[in-house]
Amino acid sequence: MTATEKTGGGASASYALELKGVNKSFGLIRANRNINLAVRPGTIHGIIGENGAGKSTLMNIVYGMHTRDDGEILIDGERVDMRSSADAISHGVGMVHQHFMLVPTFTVLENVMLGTEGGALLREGREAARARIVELSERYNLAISPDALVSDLNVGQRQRVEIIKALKGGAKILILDEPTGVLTPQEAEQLFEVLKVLRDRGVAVLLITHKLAEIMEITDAVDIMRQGEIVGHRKTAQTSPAELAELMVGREVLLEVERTEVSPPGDVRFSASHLGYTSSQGVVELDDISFEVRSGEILGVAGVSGNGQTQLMEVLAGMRHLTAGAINILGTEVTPASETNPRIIRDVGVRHIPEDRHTHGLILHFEARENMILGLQDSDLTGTGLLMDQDAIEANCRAKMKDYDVRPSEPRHFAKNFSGGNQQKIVIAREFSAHPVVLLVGQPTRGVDVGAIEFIHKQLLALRDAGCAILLVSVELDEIMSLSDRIMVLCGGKNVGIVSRDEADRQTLGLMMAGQKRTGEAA
Ligand SMILES: Nc1ncnc2c1ncn2[C@@H]1O[C@H](COP(=O)(O)OP(=O)(O)OP(=O)(O)O)[C@@H](O)[C@H]1O
Repeated sequence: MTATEKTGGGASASYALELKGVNKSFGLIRANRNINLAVRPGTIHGIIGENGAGKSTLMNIVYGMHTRDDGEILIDGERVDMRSSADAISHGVGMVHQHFMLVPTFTVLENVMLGTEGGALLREGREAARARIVELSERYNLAISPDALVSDLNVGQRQRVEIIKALKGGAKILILDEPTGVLTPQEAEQLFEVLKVLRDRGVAVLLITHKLAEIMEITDAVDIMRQGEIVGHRKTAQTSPAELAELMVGREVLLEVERTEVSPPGDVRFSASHLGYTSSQGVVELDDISFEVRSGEILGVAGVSGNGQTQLMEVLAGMRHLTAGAINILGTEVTPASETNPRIIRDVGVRHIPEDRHTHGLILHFEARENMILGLQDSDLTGTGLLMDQDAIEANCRAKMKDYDVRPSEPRHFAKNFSGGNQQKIVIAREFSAHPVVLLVGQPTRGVDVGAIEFIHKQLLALRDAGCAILLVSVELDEIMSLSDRIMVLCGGKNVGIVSRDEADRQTLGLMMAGQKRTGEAA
């Protein structure tokens, strides 16, 4: 294959990036197999695939963070050898990772200069670096000031600082790994506007995402990965979400699960009455929140992220102490005077899928089988003798990995070495199968592929049908709307109102998320 080919209009168009026969294994796991990929300049190119398909590994190879076992990488038709991210940057490749790498107490300028000690930016001095930031910000409509303190920026703005960092060396290829997972829908739209400007200025943008709607909205072409291989390539205009989902997972996928109407929900399993939480810095983060959740119902919590959802989940889970009002969980009353902790809350039958799986859901340097019993060490999962039964712990993990399709099915693999979606499946498997009476669920499908989303949604509805009382926090409005029986909207730490499933449409919820109360609403 030549690096240059004729376009339909007769003009010559080379590929910004080509991969030929790239392979990568981690021990026995073949993460990338014989990958051939070609990306044109001035296009947005999607990479999709089920969890563990090898997307991040492949992009990390292009960015020099992993070394390929064999195969070729060509940039603008030239063979290059990527041995480090410094190599990649020097060849015009930039990458924005899922987890930002910014120092919050530094300004944008200081963050952008960080890591270039001894490099061109420092020699040019602060003023040259400042001018570069202003130039990039203007050229790509990033609207970022070099003197802003990073801690004052919202998540979308912080991501744009990462984009500036990636572009500062003159990147012609920009890789973004699940960039919208942490963004609000509004911030995601702003990011897409930036990506379109980058495309129009000739940058080749590679976008890893699980959200098929994003692929349809923003990309020009898409490659589909499954089990380490590229199993399809499509021009976006010539495909559909259903076809992409099927190519990814190898079977037809229900993009919205069917939900049965259950008889009226049962007894109240947990409730909050005038609940308030003020942080140690004196910031009121939850204010006068009242609601109840019954057996057999899902109460969805909608809101632009950062409006108290995290604090609410953590107060209910016993991770933070409420400072006003009361909670009643399965008859256990929690007030500001109570000595609560997560152990007490778990012991009454509450299970919790935390929003941040890395910080609160897993111990990354523990093995999968150890993570699969976290919080359940005293249960019969660890055997009945005086000492923990290692065979029982391994068998428990193996069984849950099978039920929840965790890949690879290796109980002794460290949690940190699973792909993001498979890490999430470990947390879900542990908590869902621990017979929850009450379930607190935060962002259950963040970073999870469409097949697994279908599975998780079905499981959530099955638990609800079996009588579990579920509180579901998600930034995905579609997820909230398709699963919840009632929806509570939070804005500025306040309960703006609770609407039934039938009353909930995007417009009503959108207005409520902006703080508009519904008339005559009794929360
Ligand atoms: N450092 C590592 N050591 C061992 N195995 C690894 C390592 N990094 C990735 N893997 C394995 O390689 C495979 C591909 O992982 P990768 O993170 O590339 O998948 P992905 O497609 O990005 O998944 P997700 O959508 O869940 O993020 C997985 O089986 C994963 O467990």
